[in-house]
Order: sequence, then C-alpha cells, then structure tokens
Amino acid sequence: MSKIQGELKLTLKLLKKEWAEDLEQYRLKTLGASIADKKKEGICWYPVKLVKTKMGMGERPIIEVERSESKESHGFQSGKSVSLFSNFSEGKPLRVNGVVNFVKKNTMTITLMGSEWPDWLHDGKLGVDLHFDEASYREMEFAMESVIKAGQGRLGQLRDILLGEVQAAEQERIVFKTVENLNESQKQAFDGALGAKDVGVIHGPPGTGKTTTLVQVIKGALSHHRQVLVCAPSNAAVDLLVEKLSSEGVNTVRVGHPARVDDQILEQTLDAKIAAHSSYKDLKKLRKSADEYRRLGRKYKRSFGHSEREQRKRLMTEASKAKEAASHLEDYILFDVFQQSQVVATTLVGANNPVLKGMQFPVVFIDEAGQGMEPAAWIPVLKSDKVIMAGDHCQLPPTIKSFEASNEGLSETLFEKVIKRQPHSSWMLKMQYRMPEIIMKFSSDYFYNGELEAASNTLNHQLKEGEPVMEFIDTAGSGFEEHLEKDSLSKLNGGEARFALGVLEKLIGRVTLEKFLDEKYSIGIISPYKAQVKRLVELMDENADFDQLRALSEQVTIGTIDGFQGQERDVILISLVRSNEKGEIGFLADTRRMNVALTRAKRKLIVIGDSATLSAHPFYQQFLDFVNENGLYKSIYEMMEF
Ligand SMILES: Nc1ncnc2c1ncn2[C@@H]1O[C@H](COP(=O)(O)OP(=O)(O)OP(=O)(O)O)[C@@H](O)[C@H]1O
Repeated sequence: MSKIQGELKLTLKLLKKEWAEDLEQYRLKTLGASIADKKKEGICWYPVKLVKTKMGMGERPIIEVERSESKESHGFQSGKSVSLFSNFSEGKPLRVNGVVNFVKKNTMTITLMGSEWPDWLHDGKLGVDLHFDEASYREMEFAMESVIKAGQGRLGQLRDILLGEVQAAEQERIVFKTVENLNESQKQAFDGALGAKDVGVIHGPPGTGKTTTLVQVIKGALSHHRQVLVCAPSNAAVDLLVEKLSSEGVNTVRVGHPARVDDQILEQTLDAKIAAHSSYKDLKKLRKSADEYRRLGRKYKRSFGHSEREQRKRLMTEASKAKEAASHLEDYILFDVFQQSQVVATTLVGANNPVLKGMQFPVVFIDEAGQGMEPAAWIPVLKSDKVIMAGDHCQLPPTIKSFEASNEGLSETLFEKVIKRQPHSSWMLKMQYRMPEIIMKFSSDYFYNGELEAASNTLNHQLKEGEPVMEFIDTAGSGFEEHLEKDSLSKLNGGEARFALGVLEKLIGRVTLEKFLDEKYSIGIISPYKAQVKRLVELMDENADFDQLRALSEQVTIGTIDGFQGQERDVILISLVRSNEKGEIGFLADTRRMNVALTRAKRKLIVIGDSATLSAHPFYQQFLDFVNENGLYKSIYEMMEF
C-alpha cells in the first residue's frame, strides 16, 4: 500500500469516527425527547401553520410553513434534511421527509420527497423535525472510496498530485488578457492559476482579494472553456460567489439551496431559471393535464361496468402519457438551462447533486477552501480535471465534532496539504484593501508575521473626519455579567448587549443617520455566542432606545462569526460576552475564529469585552497590549460620560 493510500484510508476512518460522534450527539438530543424538549434544542418547530403550497420541478411538492412568533434559536437552515409530521393519527405521527429551501424569521419553505401531496396535509397539527445529516456523510464516504480506488485515470492522477506523491506539471506561460484592477501579486496568482495544468492555490490573509482574484480567474477560464464548476464549503460562501459572478455578467446557475433570499441570488437558482425557461409554460400545461386525467380516472372507484372500466383505462393511459411527456420536457429544460450556464455553483457536498449526474468539468474552483473537510473537498474533484482553490488557513477551520478525529488528522484540510506539498503551485496575496492599517495590524502581527500591507485606498476608509477607526471598550467593573442560557447552553451578557447597541446609536448620531442612509454604510454586529446574538436581535427589534438602528435595519446584520467569513461591513461591533471571576473564556480561545471577526471592518471596528476576564488568555493579553499601545483603549466609564 502506497503512503498516500494509507493516508486516505486513515482519513476515511476518521470521517467514520466523526460521523459516529455527530450521530451520537444528535441521538443524545433526541432520544426519548418530547416535542417540548426538541423545541428547546432547536430541532423541532411545532405547531406550524401551512401558509402556501406549490408543485416545484420534478413534481416535487413545496410547502411554506410558519411557526407562531418565537425567538427560540434553532438549527434549521437551507439544505438541511427534515420531516414534516402531523399529530392527526392516534398512533405514530404521520411523516414525510423533505429538504429545507429557505428559513426567514419564523417561516420555512420545504421541498417534500415523493411526487404527491401527503393526504393528511390539512389534518391535525403540523410540525417539522430536523434530521441528522446522513446524506452529506454518505457523499463524503463515497468520494473518499472513489479516490482510494481510482486507477490511472484523471482522478488517480489528481489524487497523487494533490497529496504530493507526484509533482504538479509546470504552469503554462500563456499570455492572458490583462485584468485591470488587480495588483502585482494578484496578477501573478491570476496567471499562475490560469496556466496551471493540475492544481493552483491562491491564499492569503483577510481582505487581500482572494475572492476578487478567483472571480477574475473564473472569467479567464471561461474564455477557454464553455463551463466550469464553482464550489465553497458553505451555502453562504457559494451565494457570495454567485453574487460576484453575476454582477460580472457571468451566466451562473446556483444548484442547491441558497442561504440568502434576496432576488440577486434567487434569480440564479436552478428552479428560477427553469421557471423562466421558454418551454416552462408547456411543462405546466402537461402536468396539469396529467393531473386532470388522473383525477377523472380516479372517479371510477367502486364496482363499475365494462365501458366505465375502459374509460378509466383510457384516462389513466392519457395521464401516464402526459406525465411521460412532462418528464421528457423537464429533462430538456434542465439540459438547456445547463447548456446556457457558464458556471455551475454549489456547495462541496452539493457537487454530487443528482441534477449534475454524469457531468464532468475542465476546472473546479473552490473558495474558502480552508473551511472544508478533506473528504468534502474530494466530492467536486471527482468531477473535474483541474483544481483551483482559494482560502486562508488562519481563518475558520472546518467544524469537527469528534475531538479524537480532529486530533488524529481530520482537521487538516486538502487546501493545507496542497500548499505544503505543491509549494510551486500556490500564490500568496499580501496587500489588503479592506481595513485601515490600524484595524489590520493586530491580525497581521499575530497570524501573518506582520507581512500584511494596507493598500492606499484604505486611508480613506473612515466614517467621517476625526472618527476613530478602531476602539476597544473595556467593561471591567461595569457589573455586566455573563449568564448561561439554560435552553441552549449558550452564554449571554444582557448588560453588554444593551450597552453595545447604545454605542452604535451614539456612533450613528455622531456620523448622522442621513449619512449612514446616503452612503449605505453597512453594520455588522457579531458575537461568538448564539444566545447573545438572539438577545441583540430582540433588543434591536423592540427597544425604543434603538430607533436609529431600526431605521437602518436593512443595512444591519447581527450574527455569529461563522456567518461573516468572507464578508465585510463598513462598521463591525464585536460583543465578546465573557465576564467572570475565573477568567474562563470558553471558545473565545478559538483564535482563528476571532481572526475572522477582527478582520471584517472597512471603516470602524469596535470591540467590547471585559479585560479582567479576557487577559487570562495570551491572545487577548496581546490584543489588550496592542490596544493600549496604540491609544485604542477606552474604559466604559469614559463612555458613560457622553
Ligand atoms: N486589486 C484591488 N484593488 C482594489 N480593491 C481590491 C482589490 N482586490 C480586492 N479589493 C477589494 O478588497 C476587499 C476584499 O476583497 P475580497 O473579499 O476578495 O478578499 P478576500 O481575500 O477574499 O477576503 P476574506 O479573506 O475576508 O474572504 C473587497 O472590497 C474588494 O473589492
């Protein structure tokens, strides 16, 4: 057995360990749990009201349900497997499985499995359960097995190259049309990635234009290839790419379930493109007549004579003919939509979506590649002849639940392996365009040996003359204390949440609401803790003190760090929450996660935390030294004065 065969087999073994651990954690949450328990765990909505029903592509019934006004946090997200149930039967609840399309506040759209509506849809009380995500693990397992047993074909060659057994072929020196607006190192990465025959990696710190460069490389590749595959580990990251590609005029089809629900993304989804197709009307007509024939045929239910039997047979035959014609037309529409699309965009796991069956691509592009587990990254590689990745191994790592699997190697991504093993195929970007130098400096020194540079455009990144671009507000001694939210076991600090929103209100007052509206300044409020995020949302929605923030609600995003990876906002406020005598900081100690939070701001970064608690950890001690040395420190008492 070769070295990399052994390595891949170990990765597969670790994947199975992770699968077992994830399943076990899910079982613990659900075993013998009542509906009330599951609601608290965020894995059940009950009761829900049926708001809308419609028949989607592939005769998949789609429903929209709404839960009564609730602030309970939950784990339902686009792409998750769920089941819809009714309490109508006395025995086991009636159930049908499905996949979540969208979740927006208290409403959720679900595509149900099967081609018929459940006949109990209007009976009893309905609810939705979140399932364990078995399908993603199966896709990863399948990909690993395929890579392990790949012979001398392209997949086998790519395996040996990506894992460093065979040297990647030298890049071709092709002269590509110069892309304006790329800096020198971005141009080198652009030329290198386009000229690469096997693999290319663009990596670098936050804001250095990895995604920007990748989008240009994708456009460059499209001058040679009719179609390419574009992936990222999360739905949010895929949406960002789809948005950027569409605004560059690239015809993109988004396969899977977007995390965002704005028109710019929705218009690119496969469903929307099918619905906009010139033959879609005919498809609807065919489906309608199939339903009509079936309905008429079913009228003859009880004992009836020869002529009725004949009539029923004729109607049912017509129904199947119409259904078959609809199915052919649907295949044609699908084919045509893909024919017209230059980019197929999906998550890593979504790359094995049945609609992509049999499709092969000359290149796959993977953004945020440092966030995807190795087994997931192999899924799109299976369908491709060349791999281009972009990412940063000092930002969010993949989420791994099994401590053991992580320690034994599952936390190392394919992206990291390629950087180490094919150093001539990777390009690093160092000039960042997002943050004024002072916001960038701590991250640069701590994570990137101080090598990061701020481009000159960032000198103008200010909200207004004289408004400092960065501040740390120390809540030590304020009496704001952390609490454990019993239901979610997440931490929250109500005093700090209220204070944080107050700080933003004052900021808006200083800069003026008009300027925030005119310049469309975006605001991101980040907390590492879900319970704090929930509290911040509640306060902003309901509290009379935060009128200006509410007036800007379209421009404000409140969320945990993970949702902000790859994104930027004009103003970022981070609420660190932890405040206790023991100096316990829990998962604030995940410094890669903090690196993401600290590097999202374009014009102003405000960090709020309790120095007495934080300073127990060397990372935060260093951060506190940094803010002190640079005059960015404010105590909450100074703030109270104005
Ligand atoms: N050459 C350039 N000239 C001017 N602005 C640029 C250039 N390259 C990137 N930018 C800008 O810098 C910002 C960050 O770019 P981008 O999001 O592509 O960086 P990234 O490296 O992918 O960031 P992250 O690591 O946070 O995902 C964007 O506003 C982008 O428009």
